[in-house]
Amino acid sequence: MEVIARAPGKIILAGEHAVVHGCTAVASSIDLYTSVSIRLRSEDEDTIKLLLNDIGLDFSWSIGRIKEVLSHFSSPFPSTPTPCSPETVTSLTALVEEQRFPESKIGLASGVYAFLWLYTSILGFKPATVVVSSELPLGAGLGSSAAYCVALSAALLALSDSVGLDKSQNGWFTFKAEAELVNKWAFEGEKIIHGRPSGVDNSVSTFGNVIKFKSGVITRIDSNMPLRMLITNTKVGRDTKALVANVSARKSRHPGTMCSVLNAIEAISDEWSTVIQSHAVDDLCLSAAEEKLGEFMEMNQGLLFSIGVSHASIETILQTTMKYKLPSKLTGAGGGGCVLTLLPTHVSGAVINKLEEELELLGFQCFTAGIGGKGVQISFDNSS
Ligand SMILES: Nc1ncnc2c1ncn2[C@@H]1O[C@H](COP(=O)(O)OP(=O)(O)O)[C@@H](O)[C@H]1O
Ligand SMILES: C[C@@](O)(CCOP(=O)(O)O)CC(=O)O
Ligand SMILES: [Mg+2]
Repeated sequence: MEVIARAPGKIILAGEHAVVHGCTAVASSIDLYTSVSIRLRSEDEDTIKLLLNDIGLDFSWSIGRIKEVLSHFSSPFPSTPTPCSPETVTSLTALVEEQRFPESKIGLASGVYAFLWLYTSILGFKPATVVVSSELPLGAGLGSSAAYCVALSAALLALSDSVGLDKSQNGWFTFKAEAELVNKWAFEGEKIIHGRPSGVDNSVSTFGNVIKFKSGVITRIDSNMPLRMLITNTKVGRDTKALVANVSARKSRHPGTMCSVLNAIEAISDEWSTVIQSHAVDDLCLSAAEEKLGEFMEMNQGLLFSIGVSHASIETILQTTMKYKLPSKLTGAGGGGCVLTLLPTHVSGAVINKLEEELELLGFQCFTAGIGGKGVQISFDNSS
């Protein structure tokens, strides 16, 4: 039997970085998914295989070798999400290095450590083949790391027999109360990849919808406001862990100033959630609400610039969308990655096409995505 989990990526509408320091963020799931399939193998096959399709890397560890390295593990502990200690990360580094991890892809190694930690903690040493593939660009601010950890945790927990699943829709099941368990394990994985995650990305990937998030508290935002965003990928690679660490370093150097900026970002997140919740469906009201959101995006972007997470490529996109009077902000950690542009309902398809064409001529990649769908889901393939 094969278990497949799919978890959505996300956009942060307001509050990235500030959320790491205890301020509010508003985020939404998007309908681009990371999928993890796990097929258990017979005990005599004696290996755990990991196929990372998006980065073209395959790994195969003998169970004996994993047991040797993680010798302190006696049995899995699926119902107790536990952090991976720095000593264990060091042991996991050895397991990855001996598979000749290419130097050019070394920045991706933390995802493999997260895999090994989640797998052995939740399932123990059962032989299996695990395949990961994603519709999300990796390392671009759309939460690929969280979707990866959520899908992995969900598939592993579904196999660990410690969860209940709710009825299926088109063959997909959702978690019952154990969605919280999936979320907590995914957070432990995110810690290995991000260093100091806020938890917003794994929460929105687990639970879906539009959420407000502050210090681990998740509030679902029910909104009937139609939200359209153009997502433009700068294609400039960056690493969330390094950007988050840079912001913390700036905060240590200038605590007073940085606290003021982070509080200003929080005020924007709070206003965002008020506007999208209180919106009533008549046209005048909708364009007034869209105008407010546009201004919040411009202010949020200015503040993100001031904490050092913009990038020349992001600024080029902002200048281009400004010519069309369309407000934009970076989303996720910044430093490259993706930019959101609000597409108010009155803007015509012809204008959007022209903007996309201009951005693509500059070498960027534009796309749209459905906003606010379901969180993580599970399906089963009994064909083999
Ligand atoms: N599909 C995937 N396959 C392998 N590793 C992945 C995948 N998705 C995410 N990762 C891991 O997450 C890291 C990117 O996370 P991050 O820098 O937080 O960017 P983002 O979450 O915005 O995409 C990658 O370097 C890799 O370690
Ligand atoms: C910068 C931050 O707020 C969001 C990071 O998102 P992403 O990994 O760039 O998709 C960090 C966090 O909330 O953990
Ligand atoms: Mg991430």
